[in-house]
Amino acid sequence: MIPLLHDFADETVLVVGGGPVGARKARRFAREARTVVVSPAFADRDFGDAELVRAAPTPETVGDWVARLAPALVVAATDDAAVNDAAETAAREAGALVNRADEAGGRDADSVVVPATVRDGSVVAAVATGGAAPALSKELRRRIEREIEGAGAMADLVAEIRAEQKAAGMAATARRDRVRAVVDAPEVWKALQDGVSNARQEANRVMEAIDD
Ligand SMILES: C[C@@]1(CC(=O)O)C2=NC(=C\c3[nH]c(c(CCC(=O)O)c3CC(=O)O)Cc3[nH]c(c(CC(=O)O)c3CCC(=O)O)/C=C3\N/C(=C\2)[C@@H](CCC(=O)O)[C@]3(C)CC(=O)O)/[C@H]1CCC(=O)O
Ligand SMILES: NC(=O)c1ccc[n+]([C@@H]2O[C@H](COP(=O)([O-])OP(=O)(O)OC[C@H]3O[C@@H](n4cnc5c(N)ncnc54)[C@H](O)[C@@H]3O)[C@@H](O)[C@H]2O)c1
Repeated sequence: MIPLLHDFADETVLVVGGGPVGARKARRFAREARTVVVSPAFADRDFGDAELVRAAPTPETVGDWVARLAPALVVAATDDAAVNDAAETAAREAGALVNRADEAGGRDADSVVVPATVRDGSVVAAVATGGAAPALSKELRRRIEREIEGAGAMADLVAEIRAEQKAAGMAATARRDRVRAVVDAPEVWKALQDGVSNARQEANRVMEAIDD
């Protein structure tokens, strides 16, 4: 499987099943998409900004929810394999993506796996194990969380530098050398992590050193 990034803004995600797994996926997708969770029970779990609809679709009726909501993605997260099967089939027929919480990774076209994800600003890192060991994905995500601190601020800084250099008409190879030196420089990372406003000055020093 090859990881890709998918923009769910202005899309709908349908989560069928409101247990701990449905809640986790709903919280995740509701940050970006209109997310609807259909389930007979929700306990007092946190579903983020998702809309909760109390219903228990059967294998015969789950397709009606897919038709009504026209989701870009259907998450099958009930503990009833027949309902999950029917949700998967309906999603496929409607041309939507499908995520099965009860299978060790999708093999069919349109199947997607939800990786463990770390974010810092516009930077995102995702870990998956081909469905082999989700607990390992979680552990590695925790380790990467510590590594990635400050990466969002670094991305913002580099974006600013790239825009200026492009506007100034600097050649692509010269821009590449400067940007690589900046992201590699411990003093720039340190300035960003300390929240000090002189990160740009540190970056300028690093870039000037290339010309020497
Ligand atoms: C990464 C993460 C994202 C998320 O879900 O948000 C995620 N699972 C997480 C945690 C986790 N899941 C499970 C445990 C208990 C330990 C264990 O069983 O290993 C733990 C750990 C815990 O809970 O501590 C059990 C489990 N998971 C799946 C099955 C079914 C099966 O294997 O057949 C079963 C057995 C159910 C049973 O036996 O009844 C299936 C999938 N789980 C996936 C993703 C996809 C593959 C990702 C990959 O390739 O690694 C995939 C294929 C489908 C999908 O869900 O997309 C999230 C960590 C979030 C984070 O904290 O960062
Ligand atoms: N992907 C993962 O990380 C992961 C982790 C643990 C378990 N699982 C698998 O995912 C499934 C869901 O996990 P869980 O821990 O949330 O299970 P759970 O049994 O706690 O929750 C299932 C939810 O589905 C709802 N439900 C039952 N019938 C329904 C129907 N007809 N329509 C809509 N909702 C219905 C229930 O009310 C409940 O809220 C499990 O069957 C398990 O195989 C996946």
